Amino acid sequence: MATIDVMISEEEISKKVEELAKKIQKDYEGEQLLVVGILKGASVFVSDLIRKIDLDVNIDFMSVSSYGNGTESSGTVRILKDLDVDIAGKNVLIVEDIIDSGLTLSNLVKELEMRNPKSLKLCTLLDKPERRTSNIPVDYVGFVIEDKFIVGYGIDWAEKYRNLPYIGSVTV
Ligand SMILES: O=P(O)(O)OC[C@H]1O[C@H](OP(=O)(O)OP(=O)(O)O)[C@H](O)[C@@H]1O
Ligand code: HPA
Ligand SMILES: [Mg+2]
Repeated sequence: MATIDVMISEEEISKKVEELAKKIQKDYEGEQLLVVGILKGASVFVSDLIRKIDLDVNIDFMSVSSYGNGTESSGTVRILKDLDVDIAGKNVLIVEDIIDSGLTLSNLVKELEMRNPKSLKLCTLLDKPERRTSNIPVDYVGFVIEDKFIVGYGIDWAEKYRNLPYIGSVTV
């Protein structure tokens, strides 16, 4: 049987989301911002985050899957659901739940940079640097965590546990 231990409580998440939102608000003062949530993991985080940002914000979503057969990456992403809008000339903030190997985001950034946004920044709630294979500069990081398998607050284990209100670590 797997056990799930609370790693980050609902209260801690909520404080951090507020903190990140305030930083983002300050950095984009007077600007328009397109917030891009990466499905499905970031859906919960991005919903909480945008409600704490008092700016002219639009929201869109993408669903992607990294190519490769486990050992090699072709350096591109397969887009399962693309953005609804053209991002040329826009301030774009990609929002992720977790950065692990970094593959998903590094490939996605390459793809979105080609579309000529005015600016492109990254925000993640969780950063697991020990497992990084693709290096990418992240502009807003919630929590730096150790190398444990995480579930909850949008993050799944075989599609389960996304609805937990806290972030938990799995022990099998
Ligand atoms: O840094 P990486 O090693 O690429 O891992 C991080 C990505 O993996 C998870 O998504 P996943 O592709 O499992 O899909 P999901 O968001 O629908 O759960 C997570 O939500 C990130 O998007
Ligand atoms: O720790 C994790 N948990 C669930 N999904 C993930 N995808 C990358 N890292 C993780
Ligand atoms: Mg994801």
